[in-house]
Amino acid sequence: MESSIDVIVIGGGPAGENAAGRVVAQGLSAIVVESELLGGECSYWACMPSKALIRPGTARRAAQAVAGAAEAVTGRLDVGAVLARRDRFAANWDDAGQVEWAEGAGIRVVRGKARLTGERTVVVEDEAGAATWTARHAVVIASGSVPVVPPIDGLDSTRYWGTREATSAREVPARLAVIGGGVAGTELAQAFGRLGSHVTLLARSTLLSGLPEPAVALVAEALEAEGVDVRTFTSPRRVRRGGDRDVVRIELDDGGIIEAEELLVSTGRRPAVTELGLDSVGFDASTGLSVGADGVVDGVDGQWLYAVSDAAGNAPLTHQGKYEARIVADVIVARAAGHDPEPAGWSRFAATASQRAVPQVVFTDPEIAQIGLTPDQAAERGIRTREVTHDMAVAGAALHADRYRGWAGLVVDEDARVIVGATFAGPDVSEMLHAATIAVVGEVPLERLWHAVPAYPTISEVWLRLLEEYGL
Ligand SMILES: Cc1cc2nc3c(=O)[nH]c(=O)nc-3n(C[C@H](O)[C@H](O)[C@H](O)COP(=O)(O)OP(=O)(O)OC[C@H]3O[C@@H](n4cnc5c(N)ncnc54)[C@H](O)[C@@H]3O)c2cc1C
Ligand SMILES: NC(=O)c1ccc[n+]([C@@H]2O[C@H](COP(=O)([O-])OP(=O)(O)OC[C@H]3O[C@@H](n4cnc5c(N)ncnc54)[C@H](O)[C@@H]3O)[C@@H](O)[C@H]2O)c1
Repeated sequence: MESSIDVIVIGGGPAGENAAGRVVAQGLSAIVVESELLGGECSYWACMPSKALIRPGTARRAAQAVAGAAEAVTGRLDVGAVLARRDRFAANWDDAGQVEWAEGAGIRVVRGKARLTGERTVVVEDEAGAATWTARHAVVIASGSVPVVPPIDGLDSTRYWGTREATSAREVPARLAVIGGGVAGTELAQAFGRLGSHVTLLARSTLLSGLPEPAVALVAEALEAEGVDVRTFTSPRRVRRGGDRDVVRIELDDGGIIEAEELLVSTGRRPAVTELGLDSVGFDASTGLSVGADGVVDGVDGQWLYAVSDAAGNAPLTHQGKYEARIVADVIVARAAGHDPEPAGWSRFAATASQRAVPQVVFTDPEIAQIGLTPDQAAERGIRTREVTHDMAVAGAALHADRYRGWAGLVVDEDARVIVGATFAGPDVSEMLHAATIAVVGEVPLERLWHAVPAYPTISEVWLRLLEEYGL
């Protein structure tokens, strides 16, 4: 069977769905090819179920941090109820609702595994056979990412959890060992600890490396205070599972040994591009893709091949992938109408924010919310910065939770006198992030920011303290 369509989107995760939805809303036709569940990793095995596992523990702690409310919240988490709520947020791993949305939006959903076989040509294979599709205007790669498995002796012959198994777990193991102190490992270590596991978290360097040290320290202290055994600068040397109790035994490079009923390996992800037939269009997929600001894959003539989100090697975050998808969709629609839009910075045809204004929340408790450049990243780009920091010692924080502990930092471009980065750490700071995102994206001059008055008494009053600290 052979068919043609305006746009072929490979991968029906959040990025692929958004790319297809936006080109269709502007009059083009599109298929989304999905080999597993429409909605992608985020909906069923990543963002949604992981946050659903975390949230009950955070809500309980929030109540326990306020005298008067604390007395009313004395029990443990109800594991069955937490897992049942998680199941609902993962739509019980059934994508019927997503398919209904897509079809209602005019997107055609094609089940199967997609592979490029030449310019604008994609073959989709499923159990029933193969179909060839030709794209009149564009092919968008939105195939997401896959876990990186570290070369640890014995791991390949050991049964273990990846983030998929952890986020869809049906039981809480008595002991859980976690390899990888990145965002996924740290969030899930705390979630399972609060659900009752005795957790050991192994990080080969610091926890949450790349984020400001005072912010990370607050998270590490909280984990340790609630019983998570955090071991930084520690790597596993050998892993074995066995014995009567089917226990995992992890030998560490410092000579230590850890035993656990379950092992979670969360050591990063890489773009899922090696099985896309990229060689058919002259690409060596092993080196990964790079894209321009308009999402066009570098090195491909004719502006027909685009890539977004995790697959493009950009910041592996759902909101950023969806943003890139919106940009790419508008570029495709403009080109289909015969225009050649200039991907000028901050225009609707350039994913400028992906280069310098990526917001991210680490949903531990306390949370870390970060946007934009760190001082080191700014220095690499030749930006002269000054960092101002402040503890979250404001009335709003003290009212929010007894003994509230938090930290905030701004990275100021000294020449432009605008904020290029910001970090907030503390309980419930994630909702403070968008104010900083607007300040960074809007390049709001400090002198104008001085007039953005934070309401009293909110945690946002730390903005005022930071600007005073800067000298305003
Ligand atoms: C544990 C965990 C928690 C996370 N939490 C957050 C969070 O809180 N917030 C956040 O912003 N990000 C989070 N992320 C990251 C987020 O999940 C990804 O950035 C996001 O899913 C990327 O979306 P995507 O559409 O690019 O890819 P995906 O969601 O991976 O979707 C890609 C889809 O493409 C399909 N596909 C791949 N190849 C083919 C092919 N050849 N043919 C057909 N279909 C194909 C796959 O089956 C998949 O459905 C988390 C990640 C993990 C692992
Ligand atoms: N809240 C969120 O937005 C959220 C939550 C989870 C995941 N994510 C995204 O998903 C992606 C994947 O998450 P992740 O935590 O797996 O990746 P990550 O890149 O954040 O962390 C991976 C960690 O594993 C460590 N590691 C790598 N190889 C190792 C080895 N051989 N031995 C020991 N440690 C090793 C790294 O040093 C790093 O600390 C992230 O990039 C993140 O952007 C986002």
